[in-house]
Amino acid sequence: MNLNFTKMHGAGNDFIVLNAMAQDLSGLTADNWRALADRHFGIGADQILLVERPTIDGVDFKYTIYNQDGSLVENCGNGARCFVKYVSDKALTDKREITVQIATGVMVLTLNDDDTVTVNMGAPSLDASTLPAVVDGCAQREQGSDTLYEVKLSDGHVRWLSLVSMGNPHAVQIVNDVDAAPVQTEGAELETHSMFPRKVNVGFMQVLNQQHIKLRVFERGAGETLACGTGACAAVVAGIRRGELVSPVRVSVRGGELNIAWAGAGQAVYMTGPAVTVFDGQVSI
Ligand SMILES: N[C@@H](CCC[C@H](N)C(=O)O)C(=O)O
Repeated sequence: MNLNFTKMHGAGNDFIVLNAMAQDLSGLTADNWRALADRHFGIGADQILLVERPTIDGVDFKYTIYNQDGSLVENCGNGARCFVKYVSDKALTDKREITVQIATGVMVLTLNDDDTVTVNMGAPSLDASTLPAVVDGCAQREQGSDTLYEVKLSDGHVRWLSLVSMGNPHAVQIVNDVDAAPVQTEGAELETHSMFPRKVNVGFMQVLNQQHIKLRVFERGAGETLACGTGACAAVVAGIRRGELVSPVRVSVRGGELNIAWAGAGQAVYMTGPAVTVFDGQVSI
């Protein structure tokens, strides 16, 4: 079977985008997603994005996301920016603002005149149970309006985590020097920690000033990526709640820059950043 695909990236977080409205992808399985995403034997990508017909009236498209390891996920912020560029470039719509059905609701995406994309990511959930996270018996402390949860690592060190759901789960900690942070080892340990029954995306944020952070994220199902859009939103939400940040916040990630704005509890998070097409191709699976 031949598949038409487009390789894209958002600040270095890279994607294989497949139009499921123009080709039949219904028989594909987690093994196929893993094979396509494989960086040695496949096309290579952090996530695979499907452009589908919506099942909700009045919504423009449906967006389904798979991680590199084949797992189905609820949300992907950098992917959302690439999604709107894809449907616009492929003339699947002439709207500059589109609505997209995702696993947790409907997202509004806007293609800006300067070719960046702004995504209304919806309001974060700050209730640990929604991630889900098992926090019974776990030490807690308050910082600003945030609750930090203590987690013990296998080497005996302790970390204090902010827990934020952007539809997908994030555990965020503040570090002094993000370039020196043990993102690979600690990220992998926390991703699969028993506190997180459905695993977690692990963010390491260095506060440069109240409106600028550096961020690295060890993503659930993909390892460390050059950028994580939902991770950037979660980090900024956590930083504002802790009293360390003021909206809007510039987020420097290894693959570029994102801008995140959040007006506080109950409000939607807005993410603005780039979306880039790398090439179109056909692959046989
Ligand atoms: N790269 C993403 C997040 C993709 C999903 C994540 N790995 C998860 O498992 O929740 C982004 O830009 O938000």
